[in-house]
Amino acid sequence: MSETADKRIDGKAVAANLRKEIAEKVKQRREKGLPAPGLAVVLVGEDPASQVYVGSKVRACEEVGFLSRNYRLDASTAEAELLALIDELNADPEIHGILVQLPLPKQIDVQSVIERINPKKDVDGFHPYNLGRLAGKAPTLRPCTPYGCMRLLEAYGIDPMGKNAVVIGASNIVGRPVALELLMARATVTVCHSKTKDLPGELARADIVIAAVGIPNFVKGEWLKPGAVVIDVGINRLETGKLVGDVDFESAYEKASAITPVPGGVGPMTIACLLQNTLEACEAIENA
Ligand SMILES: Nc1nc2c(c(=O)[nH]1)N[C@@H](CN(C=O)c1ccc(C(=O)N[C@@H](CCC(=O)O)C(=O)O)cc1)CN2
Repeated sequence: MSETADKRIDGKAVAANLRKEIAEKVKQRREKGLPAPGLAVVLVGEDPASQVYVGSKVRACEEVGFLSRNYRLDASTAEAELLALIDELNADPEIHGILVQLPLPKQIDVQSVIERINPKKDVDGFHPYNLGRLAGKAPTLRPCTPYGCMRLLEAYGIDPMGKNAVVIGASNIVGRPVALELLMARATVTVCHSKTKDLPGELARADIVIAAVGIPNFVKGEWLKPGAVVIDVGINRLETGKLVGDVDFESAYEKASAITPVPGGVGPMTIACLLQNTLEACEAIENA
């Protein structure tokens, strides 16, 4: 690995700054007698990774002074029961944001759940209303991981305008919305997926690469254009317990001008952007 300047994009530090700003805004709200923003965190089942993420979200809420309410439902919960809880939370004036941790057990239709959340409280930004606003260049609540990627680029002075950006992965949570974000920032965007014929050929022209494919160490340094900016959204736990991204970090580090590590890259930004969305949802509901 090169011994010159560190090319790592420090998501932990950028997220900590954002959380600090949010905590300050919450303090100012409290001084004015305004209520704390409230987030409901719903976990269905016992998926170990989801338990970790939900725990981090609840701790982050406490740290910035939000109200957080946790709902842990059994893995066998029927869809109707979850929808009834969402109806209750939609009507609850103390709750400004509703987060249902994904993935959900098989008996529950994810889209029905997402669409049941009041779009004004959809702090994950997954509701068709919020995705439509993003597609129309007038974003309201923005999906947290894509928003986190954009804030990382901004924090490091990387402007996507006029750049070739290649997104690997076309999921609803990351690939598609991050492509919309990059397009809004006026990049030329290519979305690659499992049927893409020549991924190395696409990457050879990419100034910015967003990897969200869910395969450990999938993207090799030799595929990258020299000087590319690499944002690794993947979080894969190997059998050894080691956490790695979708990018082979060692080889990519040599080629890239800037790269996010895993852990400590995009992950902490996902949580910080969730807090940002909850604060924005709270303010929008108050001002409606
Ligand atoms: N309702 C949602 N479900 C899921 C989302 C989401 O945005 N909304 N995204 C992912 C998981 N996720 C958030 O929920 C998430 C993943 C990873 C991290 C994170 O901070 N990772 C750390 C490492 C943590 C570890 O040790 O395991 C890092 O990268 O440094 C935060 C949030 C799927 N579900």
